[in-house]
Amino acid sequence: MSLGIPPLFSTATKLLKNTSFLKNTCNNLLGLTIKPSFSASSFSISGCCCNYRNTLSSPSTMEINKIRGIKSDDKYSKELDVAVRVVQMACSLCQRVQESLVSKRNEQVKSKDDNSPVTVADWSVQATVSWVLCECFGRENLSIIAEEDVEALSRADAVGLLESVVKAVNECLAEAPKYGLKGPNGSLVTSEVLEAISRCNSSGASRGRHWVLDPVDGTLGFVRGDQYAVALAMIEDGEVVIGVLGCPNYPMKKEWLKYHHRDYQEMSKLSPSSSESWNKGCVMYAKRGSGEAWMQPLVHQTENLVWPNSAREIRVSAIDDPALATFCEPVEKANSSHSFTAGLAQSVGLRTQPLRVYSMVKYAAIARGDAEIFMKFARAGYKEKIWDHAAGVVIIQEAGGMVTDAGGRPLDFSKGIFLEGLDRGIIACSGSALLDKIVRAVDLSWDSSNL
Ligand SMILES: Nc1ncnc2c1ncn2[C@@H]1O[C@H](COP(=O)(O)OS(=O)(=O)O)[C@@H](OP(=O)(O)O)[C@H]1O
Ligand SMILES: [Mg+2]
Ligand SMILES: [Mg+2]
Ligand SMILES: [Mg+2]
Repeated sequence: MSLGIPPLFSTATKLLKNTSFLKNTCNNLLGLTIKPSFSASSFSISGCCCNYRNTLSSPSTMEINKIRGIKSDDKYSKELDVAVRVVQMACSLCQRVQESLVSKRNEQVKSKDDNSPVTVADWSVQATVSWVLCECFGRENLSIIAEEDVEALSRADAVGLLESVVKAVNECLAEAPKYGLKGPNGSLVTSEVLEAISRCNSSGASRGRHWVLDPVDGTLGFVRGDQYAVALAMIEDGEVVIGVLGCPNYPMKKEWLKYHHRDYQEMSKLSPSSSESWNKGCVMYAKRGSGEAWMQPLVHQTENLVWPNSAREIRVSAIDDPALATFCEPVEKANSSHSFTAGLAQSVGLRTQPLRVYSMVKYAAIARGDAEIFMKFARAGYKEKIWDHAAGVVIIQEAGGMVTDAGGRPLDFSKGIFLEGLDRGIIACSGSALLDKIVRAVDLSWDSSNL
């Protein structure tokens, strides 16, 4: 299908560009593979390590951006562009590590002080993202808040583990040019990798710019060969302004979700035309205030890369009847009370079984319309960390959904590492009707809960 835009149509669409009717009409007319706003092909950035290629700078691409009211110098475009590219790289790293973990079940999984797991992938992604952000935005004043530190990695008994991390980081950074980013001139040495990890030790602040990274969210899912996410966000003056979620095992199409990602034979029946059309994972992203959220397939290292590859807009579900809605929650009872949410589900009239999924893939499922509700009620005393939520929140909001605490108030990302002042739990919904019902139901049942 040609993407050329007749001039009259173009003028009319500019006048009406903010109406959702028009947006949908344009999307339908143009097909679903419209490039995202920050498309690197239509501009170049000076003073940045990004090595943008002019692979798709056809007039129609520019025209599409104009129709959608997007200027190539939009605020945060460069940050979002780099973030999507580095998350793509990180997903590829994770896939390599997960395959080796699942096949060998080796000793490269460690337990942290709170008994939660950490792997080669967690440290390696953190080092890689940190290195790329430093190269692209300069290390002066660069604030990164991330989950991992180097303590366990620097112990005498962790020499083998550290070697694996250094190797994974260098393999990943060597791929940077394939993602339009500049890699290091030579391999990073161990001290540089450790430095890149430990540089992400900012504790944030209510003012200024802070990158927020969960290198592997849902590490338990990751080590079990299941769902996990790479989550990168940027906060400015206490607000999440960009969010990127890499979901390497979350297929582009909902109907593929029911097949476990290792059921390759089953998947190929659905997608007979090969790996090119079969997309096992995806990356979702959004920019605050754009009113849009996007999804693109994972780029695999073996593919012939044409960047930026196709992306399509995602929206939350239109379902507002609880009887038809699906809710998702953490897999582990220890992370969220299943009995409390079961009571809530019953009282608001949810009928389907909960979709229990590891990681921020739950946020991705809401943003993409695969489910309508996400609830998390951690045990009393547990303080939610911003890296477990920041990227998912902005993606859901820009896709048309809502995320609040159980009192119906927005989450506060301005107080450093923790979501301070969080009222009881977190609720994300595709719309206000469902959210209001759940908030009311929490109030009614809270006092009789054990939380
Ligand atoms: N006790 C407790 N209560 C609540 N939350 C906790 C708790 N312990 C850990 N965490 C954080 O939960 C993150 C994983 O959340 P999930 O939704 O993936 O949970 S689950 O594995 O599906 O049960 C997990 O993120 P990762 O460590 O990145 O995997 C933790 O930050
Ligand atoms: Mg963890
Ligand atoms: Mg996490
Ligand atoms: Mg993590």
